[in-house]
Amino acid sequence: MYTVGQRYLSQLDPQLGLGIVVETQARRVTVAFPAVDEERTYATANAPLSRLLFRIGDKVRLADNQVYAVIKVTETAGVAVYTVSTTEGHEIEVSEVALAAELELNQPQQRLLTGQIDSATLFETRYKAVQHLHQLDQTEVRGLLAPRTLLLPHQVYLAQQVGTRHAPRVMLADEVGLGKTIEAGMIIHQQLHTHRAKRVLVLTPEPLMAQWLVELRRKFNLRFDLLNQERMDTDDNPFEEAQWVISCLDLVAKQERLSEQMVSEVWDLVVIDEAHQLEHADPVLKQCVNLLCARARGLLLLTATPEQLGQEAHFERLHLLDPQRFASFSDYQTSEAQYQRIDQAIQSIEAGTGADLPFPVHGSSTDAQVRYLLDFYGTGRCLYRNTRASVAGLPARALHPHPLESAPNGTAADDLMQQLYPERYETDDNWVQAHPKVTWLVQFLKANKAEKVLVICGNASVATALEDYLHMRAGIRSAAFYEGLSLVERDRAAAYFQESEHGAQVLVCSEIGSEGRNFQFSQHLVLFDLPLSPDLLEQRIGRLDRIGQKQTIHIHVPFVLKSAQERLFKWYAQGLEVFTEHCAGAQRLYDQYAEELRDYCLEQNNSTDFIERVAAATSQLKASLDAGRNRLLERHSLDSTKATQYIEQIKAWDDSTTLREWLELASNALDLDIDPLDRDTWIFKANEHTHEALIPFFQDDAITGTFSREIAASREDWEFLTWEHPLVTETLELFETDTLGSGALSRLRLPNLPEGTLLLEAVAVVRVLGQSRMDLKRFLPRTPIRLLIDAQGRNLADALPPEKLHPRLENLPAKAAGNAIKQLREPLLELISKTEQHAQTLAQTFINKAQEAFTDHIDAEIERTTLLSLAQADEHRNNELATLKQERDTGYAALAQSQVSIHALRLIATHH
Ligand SMILES: Nc1ncnc2c1ncn2[C@@H]1O[C@H](COP(=O)(O)OP(=O)(O)OP(=O)(O)O)[C@@H](O)[C@H]1O
Repeated sequence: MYTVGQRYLSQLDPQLGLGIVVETQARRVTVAFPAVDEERTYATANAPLSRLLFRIGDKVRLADNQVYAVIKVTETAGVAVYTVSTTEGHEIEVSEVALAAELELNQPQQRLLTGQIDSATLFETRYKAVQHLHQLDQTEVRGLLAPRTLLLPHQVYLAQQVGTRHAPRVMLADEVGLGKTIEAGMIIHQQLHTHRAKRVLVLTPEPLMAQWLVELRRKFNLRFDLLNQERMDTDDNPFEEAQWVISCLDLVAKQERLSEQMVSEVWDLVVIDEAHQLEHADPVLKQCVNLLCARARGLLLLTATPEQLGQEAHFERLHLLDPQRFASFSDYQTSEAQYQRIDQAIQSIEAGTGADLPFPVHGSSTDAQVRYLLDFYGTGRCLYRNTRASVAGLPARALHPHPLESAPNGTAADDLMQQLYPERYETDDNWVQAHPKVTWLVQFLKANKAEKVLVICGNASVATALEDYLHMRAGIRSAAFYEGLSLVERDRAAAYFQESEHGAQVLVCSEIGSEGRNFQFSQHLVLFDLPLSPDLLEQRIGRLDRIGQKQTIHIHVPFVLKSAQERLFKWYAQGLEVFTEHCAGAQRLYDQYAEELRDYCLEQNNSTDFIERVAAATSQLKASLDAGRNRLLERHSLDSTKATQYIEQIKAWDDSTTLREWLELASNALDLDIDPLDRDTWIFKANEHTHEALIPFFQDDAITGTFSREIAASREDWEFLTWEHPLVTETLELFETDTLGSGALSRLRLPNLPEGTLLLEAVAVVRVLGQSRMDLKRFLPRTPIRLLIDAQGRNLADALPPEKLHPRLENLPAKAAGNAIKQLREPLLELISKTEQHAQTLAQTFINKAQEAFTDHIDAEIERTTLLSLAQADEHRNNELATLKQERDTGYAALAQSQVSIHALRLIATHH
């Protein structure tokens, strides 16, 4: 019986919105659809209309857009009256006439009841999607699947440890060339992927901005915004809207307005590359960095040479990370002095001879005790430093000294800089003409035409004069790379050098070429001069000696015989032995011997055994570092067992065929065309039916993607298809946000049940809401609960699992389905309410378990911090404790508020 004022939906055309009966005649009914301003008249006998009735607990939206919860349903002359409660807590009565016409029916219950039926396949795809999300939510390696990187243990371990933290504040100090940029990228990717971070600011030296942009794009599929000089000049506030930004501190610091704008934004994660350079910054810039670091939630400081500018400078960087913990330099030094004792303690615990420890050790197992000690160690969780020694697969280094004869020059005998770098003091470029090093270099290049050679000299004017000569006079294909060039010119020079066939044979760099750049396609490094700082020397060698270098690298050092240059070479080659092997403590030795070294180079002391003494000190320092600090840092920086486990997990995700299966299913459901190139590489294309949410991925027509990590590494123009690729996550999440497949109706031949028996198959999902930064999904992943409820309220899900049930189900034509639903309304309502009760009960078990796991986890953290605060009587630990306890409450409460909702419903009617 249709009555004027009742609300109906068109089963065939839900886009019409919510209709209202405006006229009834003997056999006809007229319905107005205000949302589209249309009226339609139907024959009452078979009108494809479904009545929309709400139930207690449903939310209704009125024409004035207010949304209320229904607390009572009554009826006046065939028209429903809803009693709703307002936000102020008043109860008001509203007639269904007042409901909004633009009604979105998102709940599967409503969709099914109003006859909006999807196919069986869509229903099953929807179920699959949430099963996959369930697996993905709980993996330990979340955010580490998509990066297009080789799986190197030291990187994977570090990234997993840091990337899963809430607002990590860490110094990444792996030795040169071990992949700090990659590690930072992995951490950024994890933080974004798990919604721990939304806004990220990367600050790099200007010359490295473009390289970061490209690495983040190619390896991590992250499109950062490059705030270069031009953007800074043209945008009123370039920082305001941008979510993911690469910028440069020196550029920002040039204008007060910019530093203020940058600092006043809220950043979830700030990354500062080549952080040791902060030491040279002027006070204004330092002030800006201090403010920025204090306000940023997470902070990553990257430096290969943390102590290049001394211990105190290193301490200052640590202070930026954690001002409370690293409050005083003298305390820091005291704790540094403990390393050897702690290392010994760890060794004796591991050897099972745990007696005579110099301090109390907590923890119930060997592992726990070792972890406690590693924590105890001053820089514990906020410093990671992997050494070349602990990373497999790096190239060997070969040293080639090139002693040269030279006429004595008349430079001031007591000026070390003039002795070492006479070219820098020349007033014009004529020195190149008859310079022994230049002559040697030209010969060397001509004799090794097939080799790419990187030449580094400490100074831009020397570099340009030298390159000019090579290029113009000696006819050698060359490029220069120095601070006077614009960024584009620098990139062009680097690209010209990299080009294999017609590229430059030689790239001549000033010192700026020695940091951060990737030149591992070359195997020859010429050190035209030697810097005084060992760390700077290591940075130079690191251009070639880095991950990805497959062959021995050759380090060429030309120097003038019997000069300060030769003596400096000896200091490096025989004293510190840094050319062929990295020496971790070299910078400290330099700090210690700087005076004597100067005198030695200038032949101003009579010490004949200087180099021998330095060599002895070097081996002693190496031994003591090995025994103390470095070994602790190394152990903390890499746990090989865990690294292997993480890598195994990532590989398992890489290798599983489920991604291919999912993509086939999803493409089917969302109308995407797949054209497999081969087993590992597929081409995706959109067509006119493709789901609109996927269209933005197809701006460039088709997408070619490979499932193979190996192929992806060499084909950066192809997408790397993983469970975390945006196209894949979009297909999964679409089933979370869209109603696709949420309601279905099927028939099942089951002769031993009375004809017309009804079963309701349901997928309910438990979800934790809010607190996304805490990433509570680790404890409560989106959890699908499958139910199969019969009229008696029994759950037959286990008796009839999907693999048994689904193949036997038959689809119903849409029209028949609509009619059937109308007739089955009452029993369906019954089934739905029983299903909801079951889902509630089952969900509670998952929620309880999640709360337990969460409390276990955070209690362990609290215990650990308590022990440390007792041991260290450390004020700062108390703050950390308070925060943890607060997190415990917030997290627990958020988990308690988790909700279960019906995600998909299928009504199944049996027949004989
Ligand atoms: N896991 C990886 N897979 C593929 N390439 C990698 C990986 N790790 C590092 N690389 C490559 O190795 C080189 C060194 O990495 P990166 O630039 O991150 O090192 P770094 O430690 O920052 O060096 P530096 O100390 O010179 O700044 C780069 O070319 C990088 O692309």
